[in-house]
Amino acid sequence: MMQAMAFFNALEDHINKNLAFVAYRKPDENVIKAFLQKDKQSYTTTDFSESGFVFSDFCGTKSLLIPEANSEVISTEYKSEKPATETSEYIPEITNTEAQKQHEALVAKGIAEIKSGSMKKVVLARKEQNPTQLSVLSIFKNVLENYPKAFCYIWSHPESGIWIGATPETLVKVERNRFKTMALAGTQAFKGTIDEAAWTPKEVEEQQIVSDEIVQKLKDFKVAAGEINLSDPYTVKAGNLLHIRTDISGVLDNDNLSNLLESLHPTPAVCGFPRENAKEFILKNEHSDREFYSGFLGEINLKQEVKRNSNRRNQENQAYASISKQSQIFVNLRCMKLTEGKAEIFIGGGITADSNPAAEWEETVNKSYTIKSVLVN
Ligand SMILES: C=C(O[C@@H]1C=C(C(=O)O)C=C[C@H]1O)C(=O)O
Repeated sequence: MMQAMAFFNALEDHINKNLAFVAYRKPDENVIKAFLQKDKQSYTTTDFSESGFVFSDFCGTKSLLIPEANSEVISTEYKSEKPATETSEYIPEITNTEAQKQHEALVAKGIAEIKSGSMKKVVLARKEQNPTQLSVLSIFKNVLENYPKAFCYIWSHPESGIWIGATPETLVKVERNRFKTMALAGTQAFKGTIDEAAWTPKEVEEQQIVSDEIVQKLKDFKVAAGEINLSDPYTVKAGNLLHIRTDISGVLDNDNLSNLLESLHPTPAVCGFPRENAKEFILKNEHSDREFYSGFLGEINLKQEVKRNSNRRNQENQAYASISKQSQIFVNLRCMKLTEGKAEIFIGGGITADSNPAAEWEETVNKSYTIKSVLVN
């Protein structure tokens, strides 16, 4: 473990040398870890068999990789520098800009397509440009500060540019032969209560589509060996937003990570249902290229020491510690791409037959707040 100052200096040095790196902190953890690539080569993966950190686009055409074997791996303990700034206040921004008209027209087109019967749900996104005076590392520090429960990251690579995000959504976690995933959908602004939050039938249906389809895809691809376990849907908080979540887990039939990712990505939480029709609609009608937004990112095939018993009094149990491979991959949401003085924020929301274009616009505005707050101070 390094001192925080040395850790951030090492990231700065990599930015200046235009060398690829990723730094991240997992949900509810206090260690920030980084893979600093040592050479200028651009690595990609097609079969997800390497060990390292992967960064994949929405389309599934590019999976950049920072291989563990070609990196220096460093970590530091995160210590908060200021009191938590997460606010529960939300002030809706009802404006009538071109962006709003454009997004509402896109949503209306999506609703019409759904009503014509070719799909049940489609997730439609937009991009927003925001100026920022902060350095990328200051923005990353703000993200770490504001989102202790999210997967917070900064990814810098000559082929993708710099991306920063704080995502609430796990695509999949694999440990030995067990996997865990989640169905996350439905959005409302947090107004002080989590447990008593009420959901409309539209939001419940939207999330149910995600949950059903994840289970179906796991079965279609025959990646689950037996029964797939589902929790009851429950409300979770992410920044100033609430979502509905179902936890899904099971045992894998084999250790083919590529197959598992193909079965899951893109889920109807970021694409729609049926997948192919929704994807086609998105690629044809959205006004900007999603690039790596709503793609996925995370550790693949990292060796992990598994302790059978963490009871310190039971020292002899340490002898049973064993090594296993672990992958932990997140959906790239609540993220931005950074270029000189400018942050491009990507935000989307799920559309069903019952959606209302104005309410969908407002939902993207709510989501933009969760990430925009890190661009100042
Ligand atoms: C697409 C996004 O979020 C996804 C869509 C949600 C929704 O439609 O309500 C909720 C959570 C995420 O699964 C985004 O944040 O851009």
